[in-house]
Amino acid sequence: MMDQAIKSYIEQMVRDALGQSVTSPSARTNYAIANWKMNKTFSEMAVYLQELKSKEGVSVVICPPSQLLYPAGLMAKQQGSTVSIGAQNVHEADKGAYTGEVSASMLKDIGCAYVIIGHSERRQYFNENDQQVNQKIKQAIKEGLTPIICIGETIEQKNSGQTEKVLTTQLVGALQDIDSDFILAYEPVWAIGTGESATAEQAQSTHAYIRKVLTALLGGRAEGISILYGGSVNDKNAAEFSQMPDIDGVLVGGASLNAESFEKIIAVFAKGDM
Ligand SMILES: O=C(CO)COP(=O)(O)O
Repeated sequence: MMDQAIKSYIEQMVRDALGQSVTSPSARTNYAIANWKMNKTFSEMAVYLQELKSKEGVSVVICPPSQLLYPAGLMAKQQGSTVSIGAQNVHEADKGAYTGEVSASMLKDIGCAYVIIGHSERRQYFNENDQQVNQKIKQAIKEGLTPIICIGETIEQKNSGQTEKVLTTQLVGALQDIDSDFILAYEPVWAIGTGESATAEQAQSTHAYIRKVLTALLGGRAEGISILYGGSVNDKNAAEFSQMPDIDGVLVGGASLNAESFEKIIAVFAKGDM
């Protein structure tokens, strides 16, 4: 538990930061990240990677299930693709007796560059808490992986006006003693897999709030952090999100499983193509 005095101090910093305008979208990297979750076989992955064309001006990351991490990386390399590979989870320990788990150094060893940490499905089904998320981020950074840190509120939290409080708590918990770069993904739990995405305006206003919290926590470094939106993004609504100054890309579940759909989403976030 966070000390109450520290919490009040941070809350004051957030309030102070709310007065500042801090956005500078052109300086940040745009990302289109595919979270395949527990989907796709080896042959499905091979067909997909053959079909998928990446674009200049946007960093594309595919996060397949763990058995496909190595072959997907190999295949992308053989094809001369600029697509990077990311894992969907990592364990917080260096190594040891943790049956079924994978460490950050193992992910690095097989060519992963990114790792999703703190996805709401991990928090919900595997009881991951902010402290574990923080430890996983530290492990990832130690091994040179870029963490894709997920935060988001549930429908109950949203309806009871808790969104900002929940996001602030998740950010403060996740970012304790983190001084390396990361990617942040705002994924409202109520929008994941429901077909009901946040509107682009809703997402923009939450992203602007998140950036102000990041500014309070990290100072000017917050300017360079890419904040992605996730939750029922598809090839129809992606363009609206891309117009928003604080939305620097998307983390896509369902619509990323089809190479053609994901390619359309990638194109939307390619800087210079908009
Ligand atoms: O959880 C998500 C990405 O991490 C979003 O999933 P959907 O795009 O299927 O809503």
